[in-house]
Amino acid sequence: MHIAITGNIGAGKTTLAELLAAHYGWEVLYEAVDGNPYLADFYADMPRWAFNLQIYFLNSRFAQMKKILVSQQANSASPGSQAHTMVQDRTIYEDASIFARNLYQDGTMPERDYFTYRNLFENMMSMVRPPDLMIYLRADLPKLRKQIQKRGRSFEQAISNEYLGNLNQLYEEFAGSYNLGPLLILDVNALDYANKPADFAEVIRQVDARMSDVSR
Ligand SMILES: Nc1ncnc2c1ncn2[C@@H]1O[C@H](COP(=O)(O)OP(=O)(O)OP(=O)(O)O)[C@@H](O)[C@H]1O
Repeated sequence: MHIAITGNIGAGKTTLAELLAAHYGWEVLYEAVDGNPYLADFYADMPRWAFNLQIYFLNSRFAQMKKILVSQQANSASPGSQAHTMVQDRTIYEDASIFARNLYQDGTMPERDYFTYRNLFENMMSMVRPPDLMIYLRADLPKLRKQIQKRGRSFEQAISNEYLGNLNQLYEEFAGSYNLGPLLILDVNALDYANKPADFAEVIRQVDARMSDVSR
């Protein structure tokens, strides 16, 4: 199975992916931050590096989708064996519908670059299957800010409220119109699953409920 976690910068996707993986015995597919050759430059000069960064993320996310597809094919080739589940920390859909779109809409990415990007994305989409379950972590700006600060990556500290707020708006639109499969929305403003076992138990309860729908 393929489980995906979606949500804004600092929403807590990586932490949740790791907790779920430990609980269910899943494999985590991480977002490439360490070793990302563009991310720090992008935050320092967005117009210069927007297209480069989007192509980098699109390619790395597509590579993950290929890995998931190969695993799903192996699972269906040996139906008796234990199914391998992967949990993905952010999806290819967010790159296009949220990050790249935002950069185009706010004038950071020129139209021709955005159109080239979209054409590449649409081509890739013909090879991509949506996740069996999408988990959206909804968080308001103060919560995101707090977590970005706590994580302390120097290049993320200058992210503006406007950038974060625009992304949040697009995330809400994305979640509101998502129709590619089951979607579980977790309001993480009120949840501290990293530190409170009762909150994590509540997340598990909700994931279990959705997973039983999915596997039915
Ligand atoms: N398509 C994209 N365009 C621009 N920036 C991106 C894109 N995808 C990811 N990023 C940035 O890369 C970094 C990813 O960091 P990380 O994997 O820790 O995720 P995060 O979004 O901060 O998640 P979380 O705190 O929820 O785990 C963030 O600064 C994020 O905004």
